[in-house]
Amino acid sequence: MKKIVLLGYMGCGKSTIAQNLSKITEIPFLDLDVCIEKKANLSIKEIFEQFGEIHFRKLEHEMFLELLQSPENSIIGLGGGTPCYANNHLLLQREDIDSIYLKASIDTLYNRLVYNKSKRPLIADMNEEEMKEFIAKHLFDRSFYYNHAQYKVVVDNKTVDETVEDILKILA
Ligand SMILES: Nc1ncnc2c1ncn2[C@@H]1O[C@H](COP(=O)(O)OP(=O)(O)O)[C@@H](O)[C@H]1O
Ligand SMILES: O=C(O)C1=C[C@@H](OP(=O)(O)O)[C@@H](O)[C@H](O)C1
Ligand SMILES: [Mg+2]
Repeated sequence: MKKIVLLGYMGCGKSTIAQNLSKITEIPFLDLDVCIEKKANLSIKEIFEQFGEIHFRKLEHEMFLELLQSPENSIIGLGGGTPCYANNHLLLQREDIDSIYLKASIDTLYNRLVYNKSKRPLIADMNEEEMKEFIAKHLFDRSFYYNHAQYKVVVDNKTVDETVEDILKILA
């Protein structure tokens, strides 16, 4: 059974696009972060605060494997860091997966994240200037891993529906 896996930096739209793609394709959608939160019975923020990032990365890897093991078709929205730890990027190339990198520019990411940072522990306490510099450097570091996706969709200046359309074309 095939899985559609969406990846990319925080704010590129993985959760939003996965949900909308699910409505059109009628393939069930799973958000990796939400699955981790349900299993731990804690928010991502609480997991970071109480157990630290390294523990979160362990839970994230285990949940990614668990979702990939299930026999059903699904659309999986990863967390922004998922491909960058525990060799998760190598899982993106499996034959039973269509992995899609939602590629966004620093400006797009900054504009979307600046008012949506509170639930994202890596950037929650940064001011605007720090955030812009952090996103630029972090995206550069992470691009190596994101580029292991089988497909890439540029999301800048596109509506949710336009991005969903681009993904449907790739999957057709
Ligand atoms: N064209 C667009 N595509 C996707 N998200 C968009 C778009 N325009 C604005 N947004 C907003 O950007 C944010 C993307 O966040 P989210 O879907 O949680 O991304 P991720 O899961 O990649 O961190 C949401 O608040 C969403 O409403
Ligand atoms: O980039 C990251 O390392 C993270 C991204 C988040 O997911 P989103 O990309 O959905 O915000 C979430 O998994 C956690 O806060 C860590
Ligand atoms: Mg998300």
